[in-house]
Amino acid sequence: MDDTLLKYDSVEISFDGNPVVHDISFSLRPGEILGLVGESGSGKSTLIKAAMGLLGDNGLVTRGDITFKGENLVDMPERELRLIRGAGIGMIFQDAGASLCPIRTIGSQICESMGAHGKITEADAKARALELLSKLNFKEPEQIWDSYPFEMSGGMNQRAGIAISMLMNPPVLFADEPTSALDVTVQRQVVQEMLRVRELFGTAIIIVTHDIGVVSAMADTVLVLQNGNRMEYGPAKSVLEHPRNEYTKELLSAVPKLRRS
Ligand SMILES: Nc1ncnc2c1ncn2[C@@H]1O[C@H](COP(=O)(O)OP(=O)(O)OP(=O)(O)O)[C@@H](O)[C@H]1O
Repeated sequence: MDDTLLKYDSVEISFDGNPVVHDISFSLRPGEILGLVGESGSGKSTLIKAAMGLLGDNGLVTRGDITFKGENLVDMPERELRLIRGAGIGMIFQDAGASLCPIRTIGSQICESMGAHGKITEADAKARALELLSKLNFKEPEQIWDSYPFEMSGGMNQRAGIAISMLMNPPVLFADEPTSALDVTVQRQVVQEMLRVRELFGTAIIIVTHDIGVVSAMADTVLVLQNGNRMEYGPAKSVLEHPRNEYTKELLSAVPKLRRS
């Protein structure tokens, strides 16, 4: 049986009529972690935004299909996409601190985001959130619940952001540069947390990153983009250890390799 969750089939994406992503195909199975790598401007964010209908007014999928559980996301009405964002495909960004509201506690933001997807009492939301936070190895979930984002470190905000995006238990998580703003030790914690999410919930993850170390620590498959073109796509081990083209070799040599822990 085909268990593909998310599939890009010959996708072209254009801004103001100019294609910037060309003929990209890949697929994602439950629990798979795909590393999306490439230099700045290669189209990584554009590729994932396209699935969420977040390309903005001037951006459009001009060829191909993007399907989630067999449903085509291209041209899906906004009200249907809204149901998929969050509950079907969760998202975390580079700077979770910036996407959290600075003057409201984590708890109240959790209540709001859970309320947006269905009726749930504050007590139920809190119980679910605290359970999730402890599963994700937060030492003091109650304290996180009561904290304002500015009271927590960047790493803690990022970890809380990942937890919040998992409250709806989406089968797919998009992580756009989730470790880029963090220092190395905290990066490791965030990587560990994403691996734990996969282990606990079988979540499939697309991680967009410049950091080959993060890719080698996490990814099962790797897609290398250059100028919106697919340069390489395959199992992480073969792409990282036996890159087939010069671009990938250069990309790999630019960053020291981390071992899988
Ligand atoms: N809203 C937009 N309007 C016009 N062009 C855009 C828009 N967003 C992205 N682009 C263009 O699309 C191309 C891909 O950009 P994108 O942000 O997806 O790259 P990226 O690989 O994610 O880069 P980075 O690593 O810097 O985030 C770039 O040429 C960029 O200038």
